[in-house]
Order: sequence, then structure tokens, then C-alpha cells
Amino acid sequence: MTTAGVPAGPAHPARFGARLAAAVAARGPLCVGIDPHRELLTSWGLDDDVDGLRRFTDAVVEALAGTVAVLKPQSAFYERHGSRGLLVLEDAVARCRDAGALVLLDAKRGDIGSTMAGYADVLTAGHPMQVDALTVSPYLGPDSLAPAVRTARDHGAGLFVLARTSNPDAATFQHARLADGRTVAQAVVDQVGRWNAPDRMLDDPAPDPGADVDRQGRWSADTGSFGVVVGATLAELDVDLAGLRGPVLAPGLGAQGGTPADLGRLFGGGRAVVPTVSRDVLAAGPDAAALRAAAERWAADLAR
Ligand SMILES: O=C(O)c1cc(=O)[nH]c(=O)n1[C@@H]1O[C@H](COP(=O)(O)O)[C@@H](O)[C@H]1O
Repeated sequence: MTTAGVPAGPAHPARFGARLAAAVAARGPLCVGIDPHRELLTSWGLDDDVDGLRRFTDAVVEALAGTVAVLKPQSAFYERHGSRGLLVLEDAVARCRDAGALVLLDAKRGDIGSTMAGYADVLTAGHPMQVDALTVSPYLGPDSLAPAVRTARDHGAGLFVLARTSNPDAATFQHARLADGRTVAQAVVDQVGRWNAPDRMLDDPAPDPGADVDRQGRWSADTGSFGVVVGATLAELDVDLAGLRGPVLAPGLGAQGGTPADLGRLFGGGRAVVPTVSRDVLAAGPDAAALRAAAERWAADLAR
């Protein structure tokens, strides 16, 4: 599928899930978030302006894009600097991908379907800021995300859908129950599992029990391209991930209190989990070696 003004991608782009599994096999599962907070810019001795933003971003990309599997720039911190901030982000995304890192744009998009199609253009080949995956919010309903699912499939990209987020009051909405008794979070996981079931229509009512994928959600060439976000800060895993068939993005480590032990407690050993850390790595900068060392410390702790 093509969208207005955006060139079509290659006929059969490699699936995001397979590319993510390969990146994790080569570099380990750690994702580092690029979150240029005002406080971090200051602690790095930089001004809170576009020049500071560019220096911060360049340092992170230079230090980590060649070694970390996934980099996750937080769009908010670029948007707050206006169009020049977005140019910094656009330039960084291209350099991350050139250096072999997958780029997950953290923008938590979610809108009615026709607008969602516009947001999803960032996943398409030929887009000036083409990224590998995007975080999205399911608040407007599963059908609202369908255009992004189609675009992602057509362009070998992925989505991470907010299911059980890491913030303290997340359960207020995410534990609300549907008429069938499932929590909202569970309904999100189930929906994403259907998107990962091969050769199924988007509106199929139930996951395919015969799907040719690893039911335990381990990394493999069949790992789904559609993942969910489940915080490492949860007291317990209160969603059933058995039918997900895709990766879990686990934020909340370090600055929000989550630890590698929490990941083990919540997800066990084998599941396809992408732990993501922002401030706890970024605080080590601006020195490139110190940034790399902080990421390596997290990678080593996670491996244990
Ligand atoms: O989608 C996310 O990455 C995300 C989901 C979530 O549940 N919690 C969460 O903190 N995040 C993002 O992770 C980043 C915070 O990372 P830390 O600095 O490591 O706490 C921010 O960019 C958040 O928007």
C-alpha cells in the first residue's frame, strides 16, 4: 500500500519482527532511550536550545548506534524545540539506522484511522525520517490502529502498543474491564496477538491456534512485528502474554525503580523482551566511553 506522496517500499521488505530478533541475537536485547530532558542537557553542561539538543543527540548516536540493538528517541524532547528540533531528530534517525541500530520512535501516536494513516507514514520507505517502529496508543479502539498495522506490514516495520505502562496510576484505565470480563490491558495484548497471527484478517475474532510461531514468545525468525509495552515496574504480571507472539517493550528500569531482577520476576528467562533504559544510561554522558560503559553495565546485568 502507498499513502499520498510517499513512495512505495520494496516489494517484500524483511519483517520487523525478524529484523528485531536478528538485532537482538547480534547485539543483545537492550534498547536505550534518547530522552534529551532539560535537566540532562544542563547536567551535560549544554544549553537547553537546539545546539544543546544536537550535541547531546550526536554524542548518544556516536557512542551507542554501533553497538545497541534498538535506540528509542523520545519525540517530545525534539518537538519542544520546534522544526529545528525535528531536523535534529531526522538526522539522528538516519545515522542510527546507517550504524545498524533499529530505531523505535517513541511518539505514542493514536487517533481516528484516517489520521492514524498519516502518523504511520513515518514507517514508510522514502519518508525523510523513516523509522523501524513506532509506539502507539490504543485508546481510540483497535480499528483506529489498523491503518498503522497495514503500513507496518507493507514496509517491514513494527508497532509497540501501550498495554500496561510503567507509570504509577496506569491501572486506573488499564485494569478497567470490558463486558466480557477481560481488562483493557488484556484486550490490547489479545488484539496485538491477532495482528501477529500470520495470514489473518485484521478483524478475525480469535487468534489462530495453529499459527506457525513459537507460542512461548521466544525470540525467533517468526517473532511478530507487533509488540506491547509492559512496564518493568509492575508489582506482578497481570496480563497473559501467551497469545502475543510478539516482543514486549519493558520500560521503567533505573530512574523509575525497575531492576533486571524485576524483568526476571515478571517475564522469566526466555521471552522476547526488549528492556529499555533512558535516564540511567544518559546520565553517564557526555563522555562517549562513559555512555558506552553505562549501556554495557545494563546489558551485562540483564544477561545475568
Ligand atoms: O513507551 C515507552 O517507552 C514508555 C512506556 C511506559 O510505560 N513508560 C515509559 O516511561 N516509557 C518511556 O520511557 C522513557 C523513560 O525512560 P527512563 O528515563 O528510563 O525512565 C520515556 O521516554 C517514556 O515516555
